Amino acid sequence: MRIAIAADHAGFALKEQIREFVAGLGHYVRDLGAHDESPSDYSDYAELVGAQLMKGAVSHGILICGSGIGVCIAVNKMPGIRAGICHDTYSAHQGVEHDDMNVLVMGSRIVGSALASDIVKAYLGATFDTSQERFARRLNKVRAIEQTYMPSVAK
Ligand SMILES: O=C(CO)[C@H](O)[C@H](O)[C@H](O)COP(=O)(O)O
Repeated sequence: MRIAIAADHAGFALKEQIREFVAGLGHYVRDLGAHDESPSDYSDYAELVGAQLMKGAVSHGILICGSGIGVCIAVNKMPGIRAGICHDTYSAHQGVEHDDMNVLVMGSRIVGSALASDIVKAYLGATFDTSQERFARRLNKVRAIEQTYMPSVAK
């Protein structure tokens, strides 16, 4: 799979570790920064990952900041992005299976590195469950909200 990953300064160290973990699973990983721990703004990195998804360059995104909240808020402003903060493995796979989550968000100040790797593995191993009509129906309603409130940009 093709995966974009990014973090602000607070998430930098965990991002480095997760990038290596994901590459070790055999995936292509596009690292969009940050490249060190100098202070930066989470919104810049959220936008970079969202843009990669929007243009179809990657199928999955991973974003990390201190709590996960900043990057999650920012990237969910972009059309077609469905990001969720996951600090447990159940949310990581269920968010894909039920909600077609396409960006996994974690807070480096919340999860340790071993749990973060397990969360990423659960996320990447999950697929949207197309056999359940209710999941498609709900996703279509989410898309309709986007069309209503972001009509000029939503696909
Ligand atoms: O965690 C966050 C908000 O929920 C942010 O995205 C940042 O990572 C955090 O605010 C950084 O904090 P700092 O005090 O500037 O290091």
